[in-house]
Amino acid sequence: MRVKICGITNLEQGNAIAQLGATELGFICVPASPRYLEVSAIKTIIQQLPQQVNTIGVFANLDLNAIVTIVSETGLTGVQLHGNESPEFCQQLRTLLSPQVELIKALRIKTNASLAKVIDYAQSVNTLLLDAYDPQLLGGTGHTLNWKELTQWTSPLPWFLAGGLTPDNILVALSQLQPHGIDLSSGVELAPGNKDLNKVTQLFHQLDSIKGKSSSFI
Ligand SMILES: O=C(O)c1ccccc1NCC(=O)[C@H](O)[C@H](O)COP(=O)(O)O
Repeated sequence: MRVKICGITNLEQGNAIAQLGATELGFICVPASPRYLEVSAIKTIIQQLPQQVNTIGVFANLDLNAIVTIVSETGLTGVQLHGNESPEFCQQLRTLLSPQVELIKALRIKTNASLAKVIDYAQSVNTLLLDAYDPQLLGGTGHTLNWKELTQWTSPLPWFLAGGLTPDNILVALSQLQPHGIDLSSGVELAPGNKDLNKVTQLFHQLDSIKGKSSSFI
């Protein structure tokens, strides 16, 4: 299963988290976020990370050309769109990005109606990410989704489960759902942008404890 740790702000923590087993590190390119990182800093970190770890830039409502420029300047391996980007916007971005760059659409699920909209993105992105809704914050909210309701849902694409996941609740979430990946930020932090390596270690211990047991995704 893919494990994305989001909101990396420095090389030491990025390296340590990659060593612990993260498959993706997320970098927040949204200036309003306390986890925001300048493009030049992202580039410097990516150049020194092990090659096997994927590096995902998280954007919200930024224009197409700016995203493409940041990807080419930094060497990000993926783009996560976390704002109100339409399926048409995603389609356009898909054609502008190299095919090797993964395009992930994050959807903040407020009601079942938000879940119904997911299908609109099936042709325009590679991967989906379901996150919790908050009226003020776009992401990193620490709120969980209603996992029980999600059991009724079938994804048209590979997907990440996000929203309020922690080392303490991850096994409960994965006992109900079989996402292709999980995404954590505030649940493994000491403070916004400062990851708690003990919590990241605990997370991987929890995941190890169910490896090979419950489903083919883990
Ligand atoms: O994390 C942020 O500060 C952020 C700000 C603006 C847009 C997206 C943001 N985060 C996106 C992520 O992928 C987070 O990992 C996701 O929202 C889950 O966060 P959490 O509930 O804290 O685990």
